[in-house]
Amino acid sequence: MSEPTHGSTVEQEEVVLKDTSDHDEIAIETTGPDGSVLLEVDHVTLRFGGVVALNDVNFQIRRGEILGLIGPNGAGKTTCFNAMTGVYTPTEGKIRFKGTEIAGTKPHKINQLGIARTFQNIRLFPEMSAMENVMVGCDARHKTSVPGALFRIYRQRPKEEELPDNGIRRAFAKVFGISRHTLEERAGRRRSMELLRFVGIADRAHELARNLPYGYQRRLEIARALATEPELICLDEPAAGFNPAEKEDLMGLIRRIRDLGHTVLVIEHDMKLVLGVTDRIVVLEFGQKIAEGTPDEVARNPKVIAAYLGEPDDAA
Ligand SMILES: Nc1ncnc2c1ncn2[C@@H]1O[C@H](COP(=O)(O)OP(=O)(O)OP(=O)(O)O)[C@@H](O)[C@H]1O
Repeated sequence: MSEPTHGSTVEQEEVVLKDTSDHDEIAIETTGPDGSVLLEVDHVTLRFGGVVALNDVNFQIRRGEILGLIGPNGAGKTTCFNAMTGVYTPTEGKIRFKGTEIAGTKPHKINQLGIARTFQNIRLFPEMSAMENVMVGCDARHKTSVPGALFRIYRQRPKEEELPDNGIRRAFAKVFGISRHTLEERAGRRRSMELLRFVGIADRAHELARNLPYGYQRRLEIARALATEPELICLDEPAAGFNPAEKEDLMGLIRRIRDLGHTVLVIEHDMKLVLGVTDRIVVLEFGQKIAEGTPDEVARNPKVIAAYLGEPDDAA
């Protein structure tokens, strides 16, 4: 993809610093009731040559929950994310999303089905503005094909508020309609700004991603993932590099993401954050699930304590 330079494709818009909206425009519709199974990791084993990164792992993600995936370094958390998002195909076992087998499906198809992710190492389009980065996510949802967009093939009757102000263009749009591509692009722009507001970085919407402070870049990655309207969003170490105040803010943001209708899966090393924000936690160690339960249950589980603190030395 060619990377447009700053402000080349996006009109400058009024930036609203204060978040006063109720986010109706970015809430999503879910495909089932809270608590129903959204994703199933069913006896998944994944080997890299001799390394068993995941060993017969089983768990479910339920709609409307914030699920934590934790474990010591090398436990298999990222591999599990990668298997769920199409980067790796499990050696054995199945992964079902909304009841459909997705193991081995290409990442962009999985995204279209409704799973989005952020990365441990931020991956933005550095030469695009924050707004353009989010619009890329919105574009993934558009129905219009490239020829349809080029030749403005599909025209729709616009709503009153979508009509241009200019008299002649307004009259033309009333008679001939407005191309679906134009309407989708405008909606994408509105939605992108709303998402930037939602994650708290609308004040720098038109700055190049590479010039944004680290905390803004992390939030921008989340906004871009949300733009694809995923029913499941997977956050890979979202608090990495954050100070305590930023971590506190992030916990609020994760809860608000869930309140929009998304189900959230989060990998995170910071135990205070994980225990404070999740509804349930799955714990991996050496590629195996060693515990699953509420934050309280997991924090009291002797296997989990041993995994994090090391086994007590019986011989001593
Ligand atoms: N592409 C790969 N090729 C070979 N081995 C790999 C590959 N990816 C991961 N592994 C190995 O699989 C195991 C699990 O790694 P993984 O990155 O999933 O752990 P993790 O729990 O995410 O760790 P961390 O918290 O350090 O990110 C490790 O032993 C790792 O070295």
